[in-house]
Amino acid sequence: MSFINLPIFAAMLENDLILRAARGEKTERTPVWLMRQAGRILPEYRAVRNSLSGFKELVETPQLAAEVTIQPVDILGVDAAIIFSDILVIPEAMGLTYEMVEKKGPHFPKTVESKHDIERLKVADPADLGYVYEALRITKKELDGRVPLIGFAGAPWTIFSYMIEGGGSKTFSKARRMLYSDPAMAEHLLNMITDSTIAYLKEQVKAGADMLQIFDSWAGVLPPAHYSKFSLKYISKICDAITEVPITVFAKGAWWALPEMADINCRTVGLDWNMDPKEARRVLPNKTLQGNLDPCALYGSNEVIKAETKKMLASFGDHPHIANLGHGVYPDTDPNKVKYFIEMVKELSPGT
Ligand SMILES: Cc1c2[nH]c(c1CCC(=O)O)Cc1[nH]c(c(CCC(=O)O)c1C)Cc1[nH]c(c(CCC(=O)O)c1C)Cc1[nH]c(c(C)c1CCC(=O)O)C2
Repeated sequence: MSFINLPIFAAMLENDLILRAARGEKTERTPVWLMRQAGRILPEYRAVRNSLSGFKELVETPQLAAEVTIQPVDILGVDAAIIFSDILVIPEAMGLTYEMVEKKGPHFPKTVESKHDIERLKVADPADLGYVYEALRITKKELDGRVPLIGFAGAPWTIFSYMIEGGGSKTFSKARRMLYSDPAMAEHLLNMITDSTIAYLKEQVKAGADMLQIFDSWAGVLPPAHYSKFSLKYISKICDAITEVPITVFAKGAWWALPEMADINCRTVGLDWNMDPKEARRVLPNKTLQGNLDPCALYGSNEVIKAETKKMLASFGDHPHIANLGHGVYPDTDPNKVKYFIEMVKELSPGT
């Protein structure tokens, strides 16, 4: 037997900067990746995507999902890969099928309006999401230890919002209304999503995810008290259940919740560009921070990108930091600007 097959060697990574930063350890430079780096901006992604019937076919074809997961590592030089999938595979595995409408986004033909609708749903059987684990296994093998692999899921509140609204919304008033009109029903559904997500994330870790991120994209629509009660509580349950790998919690728009995040069992807290890194460092002394360049900075010239990246890095000081944008990279961003941002983080970060 060759020694290379021993698990300890298989687990070794050439570049583990992001994992060390997530653990709060000192790193020789700040690691960098971008939310939504897989898909969205690369012509190489469009080429794979256009050879198929649509987005869902790509998500459900592990070999191709692995290919587009690795593209940003090869092309952009990021310090981590994030598995190509979507947060909406969880509602689908619970019984609500989604469609991805070209240029419009996700649409659920059936939504949750009543107790009766919830009774027809189930806690997702992790076995129904085998295509995601297969994509993780292939990616892990093909990455061959170059960089860590990030798994992910939506936060229960964000998934709940899609299941009630049936798609994106300006106000999320249907989802928010249920928190007042039938909080017990809302809690029941949030618990089902939470249980589904815990089992799903545990399987992602078994399949090779080195770290996990929870995306609470619609955190910012809730009043603070509701955010604690109907979102953070469930995120906290997920973080308590998963002890195997470091977790990042990204709650877009919920700046008021940063102090409360100190008590959650996650290692890293993601900041959007409205959040002040100095304030976050003060209230979260024991967490690694991720973020938070305004994605629009990448529409600027290289000089602007360099100056903004420098300012952003300085605002995190010597606090453990994973550089990123404050939300996903916008679809019409020039990949060369993304590359330049990544180069600038590598060049300018002093290390912590
Ligand atoms: C809210 C949300 C969704 N999906 C996701 C979130 C949370 C992150 C965030 O707030 O941006 C998460 C997500 N979606 C996708 C990934 C892959 C990995 C990555 O690159 O980060 C991740 C991590 C692929 C995708 N998911 C989607 C695409 C584009 C679809 C296509 O190629 O046709 C990709 C690459 C589609 C999608 N999926 C969703 C929407 C609103 C859309 C429409 C348009 C868009 O946001 O790009 C739901």
